[in-house]
Amino acid sequence: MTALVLFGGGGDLAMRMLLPSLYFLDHDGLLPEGLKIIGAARSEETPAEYIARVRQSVEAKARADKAWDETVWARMEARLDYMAVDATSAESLKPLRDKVGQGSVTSFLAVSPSLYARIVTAMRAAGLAEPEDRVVLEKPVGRDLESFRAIDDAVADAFSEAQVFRIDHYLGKETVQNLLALRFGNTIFEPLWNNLSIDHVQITVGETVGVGDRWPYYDEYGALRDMLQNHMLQLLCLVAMEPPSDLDADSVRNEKVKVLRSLRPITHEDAERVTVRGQYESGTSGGKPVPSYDEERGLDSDTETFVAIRADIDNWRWAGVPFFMRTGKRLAEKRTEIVIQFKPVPHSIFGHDDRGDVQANRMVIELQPEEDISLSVMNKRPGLDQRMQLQPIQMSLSWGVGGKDARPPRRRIAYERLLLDAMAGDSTLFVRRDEAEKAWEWVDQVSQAWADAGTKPHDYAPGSWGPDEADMLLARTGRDWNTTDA
Ligand SMILES: NC(=O)C1=CN([C@@H]2O[C@H](COP(=O)(O)OP(=O)(O)OC[C@H]3O[C@@H](n4cnc5c(N)ncnc54)[C@H](OP(=O)(O)O)[C@@H]3O)[C@@H](O)[C@H]2O)C=CC1
Ligand SMILES: O=C1O[C@H](COP(=O)(O)O)[C@@H](O)[C@H](O)[C@H]1O
Repeated sequence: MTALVLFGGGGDLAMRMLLPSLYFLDHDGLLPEGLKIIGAARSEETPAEYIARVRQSVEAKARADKAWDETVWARMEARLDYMAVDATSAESLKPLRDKVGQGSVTSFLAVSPSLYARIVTAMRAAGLAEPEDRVVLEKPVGRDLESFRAIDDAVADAFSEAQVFRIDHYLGKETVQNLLALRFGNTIFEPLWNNLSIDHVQITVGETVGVGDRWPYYDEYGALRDMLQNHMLQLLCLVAMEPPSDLDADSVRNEKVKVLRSLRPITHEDAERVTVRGQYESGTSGGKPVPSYDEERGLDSDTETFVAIRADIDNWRWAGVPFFMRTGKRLAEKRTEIVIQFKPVPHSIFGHDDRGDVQANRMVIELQPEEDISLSVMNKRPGLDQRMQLQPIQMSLSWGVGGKDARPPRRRIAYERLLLDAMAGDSTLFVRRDEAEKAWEWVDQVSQAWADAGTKPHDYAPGSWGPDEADMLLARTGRDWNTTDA
């Protein structure tokens, strides 16, 4: 490996996530010896100006994590370079190819997806798509199945599937990978991981931020395409998939595709019953007044900033177990969690009043703000009461525990894992073409049903958990969204 080229190397993603991730990898001695990191964008700036901007961004992040080290920075600075290019032009890319020299190149496209097809075509013509080279694509690739295929066909003309790394940064999160360890590194959970023991599953990705300046992108996509098509369906797949025979990229991805193929299509008739769209109004968030989405956008818009969906997986393991997903901006909390709600005991020997109630077990896999896995189990309340009293206790299965005196490891940026894997050519945590196609196919039915119905999203107040209709989605089935940690 000779070089990592960051197309869009001066943009938000590169400055906030990719370059700090590379610093942390360098800090831990994980970057390949001699690796060059080249920022490439149209802006005419000198390498020195670019490197100064990178330092500013990296230093702030590293200091916040108490990981700033001048020696590490000196090493990283020596790797860094910048070249002004128009990545859509082969002519413009040829000098970049010369700068890189001999050896393989991993190109990260941190630019608008609308440029992907033209960029990979230019890369091929400029000699940046040789058999040993790789390309990393940020999500969202396309806006629907058709546009995904158009972009991906251009990618496939330049690169073989093994050279393509489609990022879903949720797969780089530690707790998401820990889900695999929990499910397939233990014998105690797997026998319960099915419709005999599990009542339903909830996946929530709540954000407190609004769309803000990102509306030009967001207004075209909305919560369904921005979050559900990718991050949330990936989480669903990891919860629902069968055990792969090993951890090879294709073994894992084959199992995920089977889940996506088993998702029950959402028909026009079903859409109103099993989906909810919302859009935030003006109000207050974190004690401050905030504008509505339409005010941020500057025009009335029907784009949803919230979506909740009931998904059903039609296979033996999951028949009858609904998977409820919800995500939105300007919600009550920045919180990402997966809730596995087990069934209640078939008969309670403790009576049915408040004191003897047996609550069904619940596993909460929390990704944000903390990373933790906890399980609620019923326990006898200590004491000499004549009639036994029960209480739920929370058992933490957190990976960070490691003994009471252990210092928790620094929480890594999800891109650290993914950059390392892409440079090493390991695509286990990346999305294969057929996975992305199946996810778009399922999501396209929903967006088509919404478009045909011509309905508008329901309003919701900032700081809430979305429109009331999202609560009704569960209430209709006698369930409710999780409000506790376990
Ligand atoms: N920001 C984020 O948190 C996230 C971003 N993403 C995705 O990452 C990608 C980048 O997003 P983001 O960083 O926010 O976008 P920005 O608009 O901040 O950055 C885009 C970059 O692309 C460069 N660029 C534009 N056109 C060209 C071109 N023809 N040749 C070379 N460089 C070009 C721009 O620089 P210049 O004008 O100098 O050319 C700029 O550096 C998008 O696909 C986005 O969807 C995904 C998840 C989160
Ligand atoms: O991909 C995206 O993810 C972020 C949320 O990521 P998280 O790691 O902070 O949960 C979201 O804000 C953004 O809209 C979306 O494009």
